[in-house]
Amino acid sequence: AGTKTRRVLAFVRVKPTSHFAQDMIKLGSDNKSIDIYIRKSPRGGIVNNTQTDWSFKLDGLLHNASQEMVYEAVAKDLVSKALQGYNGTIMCYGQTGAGKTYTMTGAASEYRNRGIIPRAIQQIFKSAAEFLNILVTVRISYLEIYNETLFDLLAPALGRGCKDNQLTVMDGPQGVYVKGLSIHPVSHEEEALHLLFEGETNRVIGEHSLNKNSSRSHCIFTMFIECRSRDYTNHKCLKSKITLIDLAGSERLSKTGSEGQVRIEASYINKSLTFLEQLVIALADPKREHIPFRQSKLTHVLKDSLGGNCNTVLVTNIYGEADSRSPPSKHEAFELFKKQAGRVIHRVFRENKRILISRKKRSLSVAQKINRIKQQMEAIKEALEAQKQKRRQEGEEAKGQVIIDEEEFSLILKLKELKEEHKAGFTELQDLKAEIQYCQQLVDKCRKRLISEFEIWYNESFYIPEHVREALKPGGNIRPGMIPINRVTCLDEDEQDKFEQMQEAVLPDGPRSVSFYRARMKTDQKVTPEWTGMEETTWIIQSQPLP
Ligand SMILES: Nc1ncnc2c1ncn2[C@@H]1O[C@H](COP(=O)(O)OP(=O)(O)OP(=O)(O)O)[C@@H](O)[C@H]1O
Repeated sequence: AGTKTRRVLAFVRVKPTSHFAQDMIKLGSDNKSIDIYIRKSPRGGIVNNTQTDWSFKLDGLLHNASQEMVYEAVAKDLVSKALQGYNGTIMCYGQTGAGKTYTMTGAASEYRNRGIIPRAIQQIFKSAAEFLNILVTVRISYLEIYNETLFDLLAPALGRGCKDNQLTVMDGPQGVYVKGLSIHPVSHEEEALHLLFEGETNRVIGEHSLNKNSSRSHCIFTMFIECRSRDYTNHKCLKSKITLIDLAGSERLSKTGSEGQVRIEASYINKSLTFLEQLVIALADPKREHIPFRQSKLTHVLKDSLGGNCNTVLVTNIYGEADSRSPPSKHEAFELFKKQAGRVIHRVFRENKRILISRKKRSLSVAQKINRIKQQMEAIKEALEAQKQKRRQEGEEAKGQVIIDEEEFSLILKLKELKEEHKAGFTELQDLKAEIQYCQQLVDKCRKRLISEFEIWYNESFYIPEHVREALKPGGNIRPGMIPINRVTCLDEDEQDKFEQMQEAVLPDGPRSVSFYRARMKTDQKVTPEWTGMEETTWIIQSQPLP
C-alpha cells in the first residue's frame, strides 16, 4: 500500500512467416496496436455470441524484429535500471511454438540469435566491468514449475542431487523465498552463461520432464544483483533482481481431445496462467487491497517480482501464420520435436549414428590395410619363391644344405611380421563387423523410437477436432496421420548434418561471442554422455519410458 505501482509494459512479438494472416491480424501503423479478427466457429450453433474481434493497445509491436531489436525494445532499459536498484521482470507468454523460448533464451547454436537472458547477462557483466568504484555481485537461480511442483534447474549443475531438488515457496521476514534453492554467486559472464545453458539442459532432460513437451512448465531465471561502493567507509548497498520468465505454452487450455497426463498438465497450466492474469489485473487496480499472490506456485514465487517498484514487461508471442488453426506441417513439427520433447532420443539417435559411421570408416580403413598387407605378402612370397628357384638351380638342396642369404632371411622375417599384422587386422575387422551390426540395430531402433514418439507427440500437440479437419482442404499435406511414416523416415538427416556442421564451422561473431560459445561448449561436453561403450547407449534407450 502506498507504493506507486508501475504499469506493466506490453509487447507482442509476431513469429515471422511467409504467409502472414492479413485477414486476421491487423498491425497498427504506429506499431502500438494490434487488431485480431477471428471467423465465427461453426461449433457455436445458431446463437453464436462468441467474440470475434479484439483490439489491443501495446507499448510495441515486434514484427520481423531481430533478437537485437527485441532486446533493445524490451529489456535494455529494464536491465540498466536494475543496476540502479529497481527490480525488473520480463515474461513471455504464448502458444507452443510461437517463440517464447526463442525470445527468452534464443537459438542455442548461434550467437547472433541469442535471446534476452544471455543478452541481459552480458549487459550486467559489461556494465559491472565499467563501474570503477562499485562492486557488483551477481547471484543466479533458475527454477522450473511443472504441475505445481518447483524444481531447481541448477541443482545438478552445481553438483547437488537431482532427485531431491523439489522446492517449497515460503514467506519470510525478507519476503518470499524458495526453500532449498541453489542461488549461485557468479563472478564471470562465461560462468553465468554456462549456468543458463546447464539449466536449459536440465529443463529438458530432468527426470520429471523426460517425456514432456518443454512448454508445459514455467521457467524462471533470476539474477540477484548487489551493488556496493568499493569505498569501505560507505556501507550502502543497492539490491535488485531481474526475473526472466518463459511461461508454459497456453494453447492446450481450449484443446479438446487431450487425455491423461496431457490433460493434467493442461489443467495446471490453465490454472496458473489464470491466477497470473488475475494477479496482473489486481495489481493494475489501485483500489484493490488484496493481491492474490498465494493462489499458485507461480504467483507466489513472483510475489516481489511483480508490481511495487518493479518494472514489468509482458511479451506475448503469437503466430502470424495464415490459417493458424492448422497444425504445422510434419516436417516443421519434426524439427520442433527434435529440439524439444524428442531432444534426448534424437541425441541418442545421432550419437549412435555417429558411432556407426565412425565404425564403418574404421572398418573400411582396416579392410584397405589388410589388402595392402596381402599385396605385400604376395610380393614377398614371389620373391622368396624366386630365391628358392635360384637355389634349386644351383643344386644346393641336393647337397642337403640350405644356405639362406641375408636378403632372403629378412624377407622371411618380414613375411612373418606381415602375417601377424594380417591376422590382427582380420580379427579387428571381425570385431568391427559385429559392432557395426549391433550399432546398425541400435540406430534402427532409435529411428523407430524417434518416429513413434514423434507421432504420439504430434497427435497430442496438434490434435484437431473433427469439424476443423473437415474444413481442411482435401489433399493438403497438413492433415494428421496423412503423411506416411516413410516420408518422415526419409527426412534428410544427412543434409541436416551437413547444415549443422556448416553452422559449427561459422566463425564467432565478434569478440563478445567467445564467452557465449565457450559456455555452450562446456555445457555440451558435460551433458553429452561418454559414448565409450555400447552398454551405455543401450541403457539410455531402455531408460526412456514410453509416454
Ligand atoms: N522470431 C523468430 N525467428 C526465427 N525463428 C523463430 C522465431 N520464433 C520462434 N522461432 C523458431 O520456432 C520454433 C519454436 O519456437 P520456440 O521453441 O521458441 O517456441 P515456444 O513458444 O517456446 O514453444 P514451447 O512452448 O513449445 O516451448 C523454434 O525452432 C524457434 O527457433
